[in-house]
Amino acid sequence: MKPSAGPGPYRRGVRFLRRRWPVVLRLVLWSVLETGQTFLTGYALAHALDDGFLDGDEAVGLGWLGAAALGVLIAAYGTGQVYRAVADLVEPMRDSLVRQVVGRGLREADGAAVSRLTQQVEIARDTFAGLVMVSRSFVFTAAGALIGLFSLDPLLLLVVAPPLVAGIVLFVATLRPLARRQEEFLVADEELAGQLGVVCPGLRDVAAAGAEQGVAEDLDRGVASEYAAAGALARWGILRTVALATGGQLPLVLLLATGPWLLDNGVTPGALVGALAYVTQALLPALHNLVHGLGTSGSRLAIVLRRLTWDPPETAEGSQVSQVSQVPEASQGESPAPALHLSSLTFAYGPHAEPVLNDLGLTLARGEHLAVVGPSGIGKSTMAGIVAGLLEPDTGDVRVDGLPVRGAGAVGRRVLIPQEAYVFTGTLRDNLSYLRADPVPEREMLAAAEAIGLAPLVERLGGLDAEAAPDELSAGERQLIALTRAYLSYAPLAILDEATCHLDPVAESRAERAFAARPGGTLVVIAHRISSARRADRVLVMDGAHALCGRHDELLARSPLYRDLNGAGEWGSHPSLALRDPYRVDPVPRPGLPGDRGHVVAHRAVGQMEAVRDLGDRRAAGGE
Ligand SMILES: Nc1ncnc2c1ncn2[C@@H]1O[C@H](COP(=O)(O)OP(=O)(O)OP(=O)(O)O)[C@@H](O)[C@H]1O
Repeated sequence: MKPSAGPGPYRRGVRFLRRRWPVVLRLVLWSVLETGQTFLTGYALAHALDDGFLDGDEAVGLGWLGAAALGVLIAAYGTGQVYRAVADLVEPMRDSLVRQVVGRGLREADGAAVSRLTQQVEIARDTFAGLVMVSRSFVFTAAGALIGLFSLDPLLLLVVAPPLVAGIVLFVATLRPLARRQEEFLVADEELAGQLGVVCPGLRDVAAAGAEQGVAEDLDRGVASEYAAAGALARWGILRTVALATGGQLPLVLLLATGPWLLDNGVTPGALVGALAYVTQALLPALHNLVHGLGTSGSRLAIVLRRLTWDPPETAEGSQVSQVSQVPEASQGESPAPALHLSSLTFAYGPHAEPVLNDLGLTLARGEHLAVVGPSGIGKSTMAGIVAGLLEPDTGDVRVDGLPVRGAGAVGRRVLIPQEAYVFTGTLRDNLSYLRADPVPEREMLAAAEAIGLAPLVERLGGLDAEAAPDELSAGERQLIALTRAYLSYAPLAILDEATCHLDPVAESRAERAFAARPGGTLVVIAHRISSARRADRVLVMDGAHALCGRHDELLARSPLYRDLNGAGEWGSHPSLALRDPYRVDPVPRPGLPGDRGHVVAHRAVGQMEAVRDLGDRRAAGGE
């Protein structure tokens, strides 16, 4: 987010106050009463003692105390007027901020942003009012106390003023660095809250996709940076406590320590008690309020004002003021960015591990259908995890609709359906609408079920409001539910990571074709059967030494592995091989790896066993 070219909040604030000088003057005049009351706090007490109680004249003593009490009453009236003046100062500021915010919201047609920003305006208004009260109170209280000390005896001022000034100087010196630390802390806090806002509602999916570790690592990073920011803030906060102790408590200690010397030098006992009253009743609380009020609220106000008065970012990416819309824009209209762009992706499962992906580049247009094929263990699921943003590549970039896949902008733009379909105990309706924040019309749900091939199960269970008990469903039925749920989501990019492996070839074909036909929908299928590849617009053949991307017939001509796989019908296990840019055919020498043909043959056996097991599953469930 970039600031607009206008002046910063401090300069705007000064300009704002200058334009409202009559109100400021009224505020000052009413605040003078506060000075008078503070002055009387010590002065009346000193004279009540010296001229009254210590002199044996209780009436005079009580008279001075009465004068002090009267001062309190008058000051209370003044405080009431001060609040009015503060309101006259603060409300125009609020109105002006609301005008800006609503104007911006109307320009961007973002109602949510208006609501959020007007809440921030309220925070700004309250904080500003608090700041005016606290700083004004400190100035007039300190003036009253210092004048009072001087009137009682200049020696008292000599003891109190130096530590007070030192404390104020130290406090002022901490203002800027502390404001910076506070802003860093707030940013870290917001980033963590943003991460949690994305992760928490999606916990079921995180568990379903087995992405707990990656998500936890991400959150750990967010927690660590907030922890570091909080530590830095706390360290600077110590200086603030030192400032308070120097300016507020040290004068008290000095008054007590120098008490005998002061009395020997002509300070009366009443004046000493009056000075103690000034320090404990006036200066210390006023300084305390200033340090805590101006210190914390001042930085908060500066941050809120900066945000409120900044112009919104030019691009959708990284926007802090507008939330990601529920229906990603890309699904609603044309965007020049490709649906998926991978550039120079490299990924290894550890610093010393062989890379699973190596310099992979690929671009998918909107609506394109890609099948990813290759032997087991070659990195297909790893690639799916990276494309879905669950894994972070060591180098390279993944963009969905032109947005970084792990950024907030890409949330809701892709959906990953893993092999282990996740179905939770609840109604079918709950399960199917899980990825939609808006209510899904029944007709749409039934149409999706029909398209994917879930309709017979819906019927058998007794409709959308029937309970889906995960352990009473076959693996294939669970996959159909997960597929229909993803189909109903607004995500334009669907990634099927062997998500149809428990379906028979006909059911698999139906589900894949339904996804491929979604308007504006882009499909990446980690293929379980070669028939998936035949249906795709393009096929990425991952085999480490020769990774190729092309149309089915092109690959048949160019890739021996692809020809073998076409003969096999199922995949099997394969040693880990590096993946290269699919548009280049650069061999990556890997000593000691078995030849491609050997393991492809081994795969056929494993694949056949899996097919038999699937059939058993379906028969047991009575599905076929
Ligand atoms: N969490 C992990 N930690 C370490 N290594 C991993 C991890 N997950 C996968 N691997 C390794 O990375 C390589 C690629 O695994 P991946 O699951 O991406 O392959 P695949 O092509 O999808 O295999 P399959 O077809 O059997 O699902 C394999 O060698 C695997 O052992």
